[in-house]
Amino acid sequence: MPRTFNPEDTASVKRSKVGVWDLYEDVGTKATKIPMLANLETLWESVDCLPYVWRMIRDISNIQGCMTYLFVYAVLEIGLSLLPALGVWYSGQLLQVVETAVEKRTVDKEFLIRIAIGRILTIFSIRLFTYVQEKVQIPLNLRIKRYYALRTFWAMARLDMPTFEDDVVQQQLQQSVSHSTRTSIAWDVVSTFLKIGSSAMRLFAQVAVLANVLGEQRDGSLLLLLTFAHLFVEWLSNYHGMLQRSGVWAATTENQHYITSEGLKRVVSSNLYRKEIVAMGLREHLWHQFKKRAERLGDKVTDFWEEYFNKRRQAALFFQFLQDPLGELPRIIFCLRAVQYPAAIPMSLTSLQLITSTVQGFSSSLFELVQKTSRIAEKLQAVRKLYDVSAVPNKVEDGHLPFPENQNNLLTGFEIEFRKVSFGYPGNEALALDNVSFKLEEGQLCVIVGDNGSGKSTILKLIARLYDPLEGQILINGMDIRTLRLSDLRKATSVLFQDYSLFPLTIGENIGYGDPAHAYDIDRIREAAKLGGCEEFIDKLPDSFDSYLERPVNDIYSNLPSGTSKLFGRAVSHSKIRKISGKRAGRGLAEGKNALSGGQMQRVALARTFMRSLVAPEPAVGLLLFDEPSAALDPTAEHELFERLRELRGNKTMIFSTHRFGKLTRHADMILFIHNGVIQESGTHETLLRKENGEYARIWNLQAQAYL
Ligand SMILES: Nc1ncnc2c1ncn2[C@@H]1O[C@H](COP(=O)(O)OP(=O)(O)OP(=O)(O)O)[C@@H](O)[C@H]1O
Repeated sequence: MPRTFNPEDTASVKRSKVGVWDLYEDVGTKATKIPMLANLETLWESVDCLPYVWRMIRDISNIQGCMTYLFVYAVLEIGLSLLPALGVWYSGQLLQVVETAVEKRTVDKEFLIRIAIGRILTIFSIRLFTYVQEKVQIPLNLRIKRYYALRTFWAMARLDMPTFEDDVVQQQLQQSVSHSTRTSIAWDVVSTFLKIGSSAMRLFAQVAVLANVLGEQRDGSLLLLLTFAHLFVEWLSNYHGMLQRSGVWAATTENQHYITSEGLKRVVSSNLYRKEIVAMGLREHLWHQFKKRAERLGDKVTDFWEEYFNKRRQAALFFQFLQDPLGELPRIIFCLRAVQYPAAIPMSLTSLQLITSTVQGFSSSLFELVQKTSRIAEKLQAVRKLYDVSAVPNKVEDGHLPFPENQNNLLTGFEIEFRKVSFGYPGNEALALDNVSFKLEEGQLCVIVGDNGSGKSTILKLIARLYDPLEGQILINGMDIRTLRLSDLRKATSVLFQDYSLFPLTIGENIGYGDPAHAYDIDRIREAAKLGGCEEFIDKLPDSFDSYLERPVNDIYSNLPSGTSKLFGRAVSHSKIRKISGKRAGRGLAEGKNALSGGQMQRVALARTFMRSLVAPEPAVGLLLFDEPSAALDPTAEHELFERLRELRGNKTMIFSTHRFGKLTRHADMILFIHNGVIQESGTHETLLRKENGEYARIWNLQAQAYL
């Protein structure tokens, strides 16, 4: 049984304050604070990630050309880890030459030249290896990145609604995507492991050679020890692991002043709220509110990590007290020894020189090693997440029966039946549909009416099988919807959601994606646009069907301080660059600045559904679902739309959800009147109007009166 973190359990969870935050730490899972040991603990926990690493290595080696590149990269890394030690060995040899020269007053010139050449070659080789390694790394990184980008794309694309909306899955998705666009998690892990191996090897080889060379020297060991002590303190002052919070913990805040001030900050900084700020005359009010909150918060730390960084800075300063004197010690000892043994000065001088130059060099290797090792567990977990995310099972399980069994059904429409269906959205305890039953015959036109939040859209979402009912059964042509092959069901259905979204792609693609098999067939796209009533205004756009609603890629401008309008006397403006790229951008939909009006966007969305349902020459769709398709349309457009739909639908089954009575309900074979997730009345317009005390009749009369 995995241990659950329960902040209310005061026996195992410690509560403390960090600024405005309440921190809850699970005492039982707290790792030791001893440096490295804590890492070992988490490393041990991550051992079960190793099969994933093995799988990753296999996958990478299967990418075309990667095996060779990886081999070359690894060989160079090994070379780079050993060459510095060779450098130390040559330095040691030089030291011996100096020693002999001091003692015997002779120099073996040939030996000296050989050593000098060796030393130079070593330095040159290090540069050369690094250069080649960088070259090899470029294609290697690119190929690995591409492979995993494809994998992750599919891992995300394949998820259904309830799975994608799940918080745990969302978190998994975020963690499986590299935060850097320049590298991938996989390459990061592989290169980290290689670097850890090579750093360890480099340090080991250097220390071994250094100890060997200095072993014979007077005070060599002492100098070595002191220099390492200096290094150790330097490492401590930079080691952040000790201060990090280990184990399981979580922080939350109830500080109303902080929460409101964060909300206010968002209000003034985002485009979304500017209309209201200006029209409601809110700026002074917002300013006073923000000021008041800031005063109430006073000196309280609001950034959770600030406390950690403060502590880190203090610890670093403390160790620096020790670090500086220790750094001087070898030189002081050398001076004292020089007084004691004047004859040995040159020798000790070279030892000192050798130690300081070498130790400085590998101090960075040591840091790299410690830093990288402390992140092994994290890297192992990252690989696991990378692979786990492609294995997340969809909550809406696929069926196995082909659909429709008889292709003629695409012409005659489907029969739809709800049998005692209840449904609640994940995370929402209230039922959106409660014991709903109804039956639609093949080819009928059904209109669902009801007030806001009554469950109209939910019925359509269940028919499209975005979610499965909690209880009851949905039958299509007499077959349980769960048994039907999902891809077939979706091909045979066309849906327009009330909260539809247009993709950040061109308008042509937005319409074309309604029928993936003909997504780039411009004749069909035009035909669909004509039916949706958007062809005319699209043609007036600068790039017609190639216009972007929202351009997914931004241009990159020269890195000048903002506001630079002149440079070396020449005017600077970037405004022409976009025209060069051809496709003109609309303004960002996401920022609430619509290049198209709400009605125009709805027409594009309608065209997208028509692409699939009405434009295809051969019947492909037997069921059309429309959720408030005319909400943003003007009365003429709405009238035309309904007329066109009635004319073109043939005998397909069609279901609408709407607030507006009359326009469609008069033609409906079946009206479902729904309230609070329960179907209260059903029948045709005439039968419902005749019903005594009927709610449908009451609202119909209310709406009719408005026009009298
Ligand atoms: N994604 C969701 N997560 C949680 N609850 C939801 C979600 N979508 C809808 N609900 C809830 O389900 C209920 C029914 O919503 P539904 O969208 O079906 O209503 P509707 O009749 O289409 O309303 P409207 O006319 O306003 O579009 C509402 O109470 C709503 O709060």
